[in-house]
Amino acid sequence: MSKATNSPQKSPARREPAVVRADKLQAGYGTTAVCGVVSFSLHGGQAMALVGPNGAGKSTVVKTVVGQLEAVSGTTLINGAEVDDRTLDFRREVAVVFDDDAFFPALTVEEHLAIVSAGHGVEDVEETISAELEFFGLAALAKSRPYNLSSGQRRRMLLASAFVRPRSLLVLDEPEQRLDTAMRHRLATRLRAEVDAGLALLVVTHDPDFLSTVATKALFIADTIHTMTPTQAAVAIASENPHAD
Ligand SMILES: Nc1ncnc2c1ncn2[C@@H]1O[C@H](COP(=O)(O)OP(=O)(O)OP(=O)(O)O)[C@@H](O)[C@H]1O
Repeated sequence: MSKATNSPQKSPARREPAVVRADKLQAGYGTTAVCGVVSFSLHGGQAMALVGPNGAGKSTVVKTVVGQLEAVSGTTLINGAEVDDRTLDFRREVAVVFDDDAFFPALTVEEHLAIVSAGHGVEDVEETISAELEFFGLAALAKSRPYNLSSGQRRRMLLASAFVRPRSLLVLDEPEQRLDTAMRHRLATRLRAEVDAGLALLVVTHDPDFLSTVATKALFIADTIHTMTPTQAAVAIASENPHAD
């Protein structure tokens, strides 16, 4: 079996199945919908931002798209197949960062990254980890355990875990949370470069600058779903909390 690299895979031609195709997807809990019905397709080389106010249903939608929540109704296909996050294909292709508490307290930062990287068959685990520790500003903290990190440093570790493994679809829920401005900017620039190289990115964000750098299209999530350009979406979220700090 050939070993994987940790780079995003080449963009599929547009005639190939979309990386994500959501068809009349109703996200919610049990039989209760949280927002309007969502339909979209996302190809390699595209980044879709989901925007909208707190509680609108963005996280619920992305969790439903990747099969962590059952849909109230409708379907999602990833790379043409029904979503099943237990399959090897799904786990090989789809990298997800949602949960701030998704770490093992006893393992160091570099051990976390090594498990993820080796578990996905990456050939040059040490080199890959070292590059990501550097990128995320964690090199000096490689031997630290999660509870000895700041919340922003833990966030960096979780984000780094998505970059030490192969991925053709990356799903991030508010990746900007707790990152300082410089790290947000570095991450946004890198994500956009990976999208331009063929990655499909689905990202929930409240940060207009992050969105403007990263997104190629956007959905405004509310009781009714609106398709937006990145510029329209950035304006919409910039006015979400006009009195916030
Ligand atoms: N486990 C759950 N069971 C039932 N309802 C839930 C659950 N989790 C969230 N909700 C509700 O679903 C709605 C949508 O929540 P969701 O987290 O998807 O919103 P969001 O748009 O991501 O918000 P935010 O911007 O604050 O992160 C909210 O009204 C929330 O209270």
